[in-house]
Amino acid sequence: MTVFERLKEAAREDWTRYVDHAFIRRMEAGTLPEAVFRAYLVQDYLFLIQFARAYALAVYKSRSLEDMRTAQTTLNVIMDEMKLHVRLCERWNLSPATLEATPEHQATVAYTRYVLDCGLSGDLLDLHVALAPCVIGYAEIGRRLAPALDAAADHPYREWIGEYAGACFQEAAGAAIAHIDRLAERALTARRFDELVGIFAKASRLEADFWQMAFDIAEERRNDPAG
Ligand SMILES: Cc1ncc(C[n+]2csc(CCO)c2C)c(N)n1
Repeated sequence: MTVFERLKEAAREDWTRYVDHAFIRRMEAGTLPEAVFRAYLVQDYLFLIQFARAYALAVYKSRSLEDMRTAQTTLNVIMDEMKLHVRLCERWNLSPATLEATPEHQATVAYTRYVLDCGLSGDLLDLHVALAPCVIGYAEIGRRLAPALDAAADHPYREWIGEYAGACFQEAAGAAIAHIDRLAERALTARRFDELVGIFAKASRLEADFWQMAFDIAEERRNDPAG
C-alpha cells in the first residue's frame, strides 16, 4: 500500500466530499451551470499562480537534486495548465484582463496560503502531502469523468475533463504518489503519519470548499447582478 493510499483511507470522508462534490457530479452529467464553471475558472487561474509558488518552495526545500527535479517538473506542468486556463477562459469569454482584475476569493486564499505555510513551517514531506489532494485528486477526477465524454460528443466540459484525464496529468499524479513514498521512506513513525493525515485531510477539505466557492459566487451574482 502506498503512503498516499494510507492517507486517503485515513481521511476517507474528507476525500470523498472533495472528489464526489456536487460540482464534479454535475460536471460529469453536463448540467453544471455555466456561471458556476466560469466563477471556478477565474479563481483557479489565481489559485495556479499561488501553486506555482508552492512548487518553487518545494525546489527550495529540496535537499537532493532528484527532489528538486521532481518539483521542477511539476512546476512546468503547472505552467502548461496555465495555458489551458487562458485558452479555456477565452472560450468562456473571460479575458486575461478580467482574470488579472479579479481579487482572490477567501477560499482561494485559505487553500493556497495553507499549503504554502505547510511548506514554510514543515519539511518537504509536509509540503508534498499538502499538495497531494490537488495533483492526485484531479487525476482521479479526470479518470472518473472520462467515460462521460464517450457518452456525449458535445459535452460542455470536454476540454477540462480531457486535460485532467490525459497522459500528462495522470503521469504527474503517479510521480507524486511515488515521490511521497520516497520522502516517507526514512522515518514514518505512527505520530508522523497522524500529522500527515491532518495535513492531507485539511487540504482535501479546502479542495471541497473551492468547488463550493464557485456555487457561492454564482449565487451571489444571481442575487446581486451589479455586485
Ligand atoms: C483548486 C485546484 N486544485 C487542483 C488543481 C489541479 N492542479 C493544480 S496544480 C497541479 C499540479 C500539476 O500537475 C494540478 C494537477 C487545480 N487546477 N485547481
